[in-house]
This record gives sequence, structure tokens and C-alpha cells, in this order.
Amino acid sequence: MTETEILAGRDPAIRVTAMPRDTNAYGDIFGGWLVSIMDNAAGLTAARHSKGRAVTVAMDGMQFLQPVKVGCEVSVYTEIEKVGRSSMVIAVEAWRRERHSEEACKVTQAKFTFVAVDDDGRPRSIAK
Ligand SMILES: CC(=O)SCCNC(=O)CCNC(=O)[C@H](O)C(C)(C)COP(=O)(O)OP(=O)(O)OC[C@H]1O[C@@H](n2cnc3c(N)ncnc32)[C@H](O)[C@@H]1OP(=O)(O)O
Repeated sequence: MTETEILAGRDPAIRVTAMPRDTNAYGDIFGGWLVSIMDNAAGLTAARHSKGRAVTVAMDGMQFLQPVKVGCEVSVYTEIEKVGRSSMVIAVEAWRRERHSEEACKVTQAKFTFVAVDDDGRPRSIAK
């Protein structure tokens, strides 16, 4: 399956441009920057699904598959895989597209667990 087919019909939770300030000493984009936007994207999805505050409790299986260069468009896709009483497991993938090309490839993936919390930071039930 081509990347165009894989991404067809999927809207990214976040889409940003990788900038020079986000690079490491080798000129590639920092892994931590990617983790940050993945966490941000998953957080949007968790807050929307649980209709309120939600916090990151775990990140599993983080994989850095390809480097990202300055100027690339980075799109982060999220999919809710499991909903518990207060927790949500969200599959997160980041894809890069070179600025002047239609070609895209997956650069990172991980499973984020978020917990819906109340104003005091205690777990709250997610309405079914
Ligand atoms: C430190 C930071 O700033 S990291 C960035 C932001 N994140 C945070 O601040 C979160 C810090 N962590 C916390 O505040 C707490 O761990 C909380 C509120 C998220 C959870 O508190 P806990 O006392 O563990 O709550 P509790 O044991 O009732 O578990 C609540 C849910 O979280 C799930 N959970 C707790 N820890 C984990 C974990 N490590 N991995 C996966 N799920 C977990 C439980 O399975 C449970 O799911 P369910 O309600 O769907 O059955």
C-alpha cells in the first residue's frame, strides 16, 4: 500500500513545519521535539474524547524510524485504540513530507496513554 493510500481520508491532529531551532548538533530534528508534538496531538485527541482535562501517564513503544530535516512538513495522526474507565490508549504516528514534494513517509510511532482527570488532578470517568 502506498503512503497516499495509507493516509487517504485521515486528518492530522497537528501539522507543523520543522524549523532550524528544532535541530540537534547534526542538523537533524531533535527526537524530543517530535515527542513533544506527538504528546500535544495525543493530548488534543484525549481532551476532545473525554470532554475535559486529560494528562499523559505513559508512552510506550516509541520508535524513531526516519530522520526529519529542516523545512519538512510534519503531520501527526492519532487514533484512539482503547478506552477504559478513565484511561485512553492513543496510537500516534508522525509523517514527514518534504516541502517541494508529495512524497510522505512515517518517521515516528508510539502508543500514548492519557488519563482523564478532574480539577484536582484525580482520575475521572469518561462518559461512554
Ligand atoms: C510528571 C509530568 O508532568 S508528565 C506530563 C503530564 N502528566 C502528568 O502530570 C500525569 C502525572 N500522573 C498523575 O497525576 C497520576 O499518575 C494519574 C492521575 C494520571 C493517575 O493516577 P493513579 O493514582 O495511577 O490512578 P489510578 O491507579 O486510579 O489509575 C487511573 C487510570 O490510569 C491507568 N494508569 C495508571 N498508570 C498507568 C500507566 N503507567 N500506564 C498505563 N495506564 C496507567 C490505570 O490503568 C487506570 O485506568 P482506567 O481508569 O481506565 O482503568
